[in-house]
Amino acid sequence: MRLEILTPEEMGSVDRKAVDAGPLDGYGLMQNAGAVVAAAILERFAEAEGFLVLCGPGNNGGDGYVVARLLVERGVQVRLFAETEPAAGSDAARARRACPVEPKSYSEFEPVERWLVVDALFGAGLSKPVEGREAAIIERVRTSGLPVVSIDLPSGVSGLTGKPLGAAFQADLTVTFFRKKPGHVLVPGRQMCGELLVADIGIAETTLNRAECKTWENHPALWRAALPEIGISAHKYSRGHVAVISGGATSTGAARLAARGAARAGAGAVTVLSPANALSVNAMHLTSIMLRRADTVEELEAFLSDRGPSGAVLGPGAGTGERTRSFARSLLDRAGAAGGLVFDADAITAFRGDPETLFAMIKASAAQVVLTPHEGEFGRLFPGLEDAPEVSKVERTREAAMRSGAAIVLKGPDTVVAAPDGRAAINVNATQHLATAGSGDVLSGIIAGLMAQTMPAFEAACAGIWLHAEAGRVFGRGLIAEDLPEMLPQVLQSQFPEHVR
Ligand SMILES: NC(=O)C1=CN([C@@H]2O[C@H](COP(=O)(O)OP(=O)(O)OC[C@H]3O[C@@H](n4cnc5c(N)ncnc54)[C@H](O)[C@@H]3O)[C@@H](O)[C@H]2O)[C@@H](O)CC1
Ligand SMILES: [K+]
Repeated sequence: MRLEILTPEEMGSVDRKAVDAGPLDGYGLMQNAGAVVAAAILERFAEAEGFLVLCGPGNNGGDGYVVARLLVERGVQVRLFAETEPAAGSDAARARRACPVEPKSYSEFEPVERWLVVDALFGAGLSKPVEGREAAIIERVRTSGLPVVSIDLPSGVSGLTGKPLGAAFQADLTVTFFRKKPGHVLVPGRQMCGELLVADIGIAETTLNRAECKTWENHPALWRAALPEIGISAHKYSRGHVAVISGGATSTGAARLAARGAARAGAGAVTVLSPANALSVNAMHLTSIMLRRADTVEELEAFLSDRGPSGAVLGPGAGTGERTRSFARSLLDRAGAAGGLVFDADAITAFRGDPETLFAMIKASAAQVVLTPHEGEFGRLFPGLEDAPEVSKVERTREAAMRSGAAIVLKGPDTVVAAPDGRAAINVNATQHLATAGSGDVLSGIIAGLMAQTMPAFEAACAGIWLHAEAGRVFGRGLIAEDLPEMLPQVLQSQFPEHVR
């Protein structure tokens, strides 16, 4: 599977390498790009009665001239609109000369019913906000309701961030080349692409140095090999033991959701560590999951020494006070080399005043740590990395992972996972039904459950996000957090048929 995601800059260097290696030059690649776009248009929009092609000044416009020529050669009606001539000597200028349709100016653009708009204004070279005459034409297309096919990216959408830079097209189909760019998978860019087609234009696979790729679309192919397998001689503790720290009597549900997530993700044993005042509440709701009292660090450490869990979840419903901070210190200090820790929710907020202390402890710890913030929690822990119009969620998450020493799961419709070594994955199978109370608690349990079975942090986080989203997607409407762990067996069994060693 082609899961690598390339920034526009990385794609530019692949293009250059492809041209250097031959046999195709830039103009040859442009011919192929135009050809795959024209073919996709004719296949999907066979009923369109004509085509309005909008060409910008760069190579994206060049692709547009090729498409216009190929459509004319098919005998269909084409009108072409361009404002600026491509730079002399460029591939786009050559494509413009070869195109038999004389361009009209943008001001002459008129929507025509049952026609289709081909958007070749800007692609990878978008460098400033789309304003003025280009913004006006985008607005005219929007109000016309005509279908739009965008070449490479919907013009106005940043290929790097997925955010609109000024006005931007909402496409019905986007055809990009060789690999996806972050702007195709991060929101809102993902939705603005409509259907996305990644087309081959004759760039050899060897042009891409796979070892240098650090960003992927999150998919089982990325981590399937690291998924825990259950040996025939397995016993419950050899399958991993996860400890989940519960909050007080009125906030115990979150820990139980995490515990259930860990158990369904395959941990052989799960123990909820509960304050004394919440023991009876927890006891009433737990069956296969064990329960033990832990009000103090001493009680936690006694448990860690006695039972040596291989994973732990701290945060859901835990409170943001000293108990949570001291438990975090203790877990980081005492977890064995194979230990996997997930700090979520309150365990993140508890360190808002002093994130550097947390990061220093994480870096000094033998444990593998995953932090699972949503945007609000992320902002508390990583000042200066908050969301901003020009920055990419991938780069923010990557920077946070390097700063903290933990794998970071920055949650949202386009959850990004990043590791301190720079690897990052963007998740794309989430559903809106996951936006429900307790959903994040289950996620932290799933990730801890996988880590407790010795799955490495980055892979466990990627797998956890994907499985959690898939469970939500398969369940669909009406989902509540309790349903997520119960959907995992179906997702695991259908996606990963069991193989027993
Ligand atoms: N060999 C290659 O590099 C290939 C490139 N291809 C196409 O080339 C595109 C990239 O071409 P370019 O690098 O020329 O970039 P673009 O054509 O995307 O845009 C660059 C041009 O637009 C102008 N511009 C940028 N933002 C603007 C704004 N907001 N308002 C007004 N003008 C703006 C720039 O000054 C420049 O003239 C890709 O998206 C793809 O469609 C394909 O033909 C395949 C091969
Ligand atoms: K475009």
